[in-house]
Amino acid sequence: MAAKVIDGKAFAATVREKVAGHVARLKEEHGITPGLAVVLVGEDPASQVYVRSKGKQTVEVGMNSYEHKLDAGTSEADLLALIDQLNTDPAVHGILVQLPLPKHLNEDLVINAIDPAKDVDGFHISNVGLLGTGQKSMVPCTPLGCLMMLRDVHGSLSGMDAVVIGRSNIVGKPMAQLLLGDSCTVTIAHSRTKDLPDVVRRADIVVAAVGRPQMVPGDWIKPGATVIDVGINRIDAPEKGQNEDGSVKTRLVGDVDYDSCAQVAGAITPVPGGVGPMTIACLLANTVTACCRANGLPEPEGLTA
Ligand SMILES: Nc1nc(=O)c2c([nH]1)NC[C@@H]1CN(c3ccc(C(=O)N[C@@H](CCC(=O)O)C(=O)O)cc3)C=[N+]21
Repeated sequence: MAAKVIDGKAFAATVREKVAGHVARLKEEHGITPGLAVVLVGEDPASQVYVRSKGKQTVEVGMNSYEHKLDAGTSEADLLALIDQLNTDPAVHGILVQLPLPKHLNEDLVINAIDPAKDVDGFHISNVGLLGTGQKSMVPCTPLGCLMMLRDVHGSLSGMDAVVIGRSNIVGKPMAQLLLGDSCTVTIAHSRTKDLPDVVRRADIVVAAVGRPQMVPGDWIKPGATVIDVGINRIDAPEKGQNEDGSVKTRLVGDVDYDSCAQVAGAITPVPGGVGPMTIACLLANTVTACCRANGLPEPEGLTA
């Protein structure tokens, strides 16, 4: 039996439609336009692509987008001054500082300088603590998108065995918190986990977020399990031939070996077109949520954890 393919691209479009509806209502009924500020330090090409796509989608759902591009040598003091300015700007409801930052900048320090109420990435220590204690917080976009897809596939996740592969602050740890919040039995596995294949074989839900291309083969997957692939890895694809400059063509793959996993899983997210588009949609959702909270309005339904 081939797995059901979870169409993250289509799902993200429905999330954006909901966001657009909330934005329209905020404008009409309250005269408020949600605003998202994105700060990019340096010229990393992949980051530039991501920031551009995000800015475009922000405007498409009717929100204001403020892009701040700083050069790679920007001092910590200058970056902190910009964050301060965005923190106090009433037109800005969400702030995202694109990661990774250049090495001379302290990421923890910079992230924790963001007003937690505007921290649409959910990376501020106070949001991490709120999530960990089951209190209302800003939830990291990628795990939130994964949770939305899992709830869509299963309805209730209560009692399911979930294995998260990867322990990053950005995906693995908050994903585990969200699954726990939905009453899964959660295991966080990582590079030092003993008998990783056997651990993964127990899972009804597998979330792969390790950043290693095609690491999870189909024979680690329990038949019928749901596989969420967070990985976005660019690998050489000599079968596609060469670029005009003679370099080898590449393609995107996830952290799971899609072809073998899709033969065993009950449902699976593809790469591209799975988790990635949901991440950006959830960033927009978080911005609307932040805007509603800032104005003492009810939470937008269906867009929060
Ligand atoms: N503060 C911060 N927050 C982030 O959320 C953040 C970040 N920094 N730094 C970089 C990563 C990366 N990231 C992606 C989001 C969507 C796609 C996405 O939509 N990918 C498409 C494919 C894109 C392609 O074709 O290259 C897909 O999976 O279908 C990819 C990558 C967010 N990040």
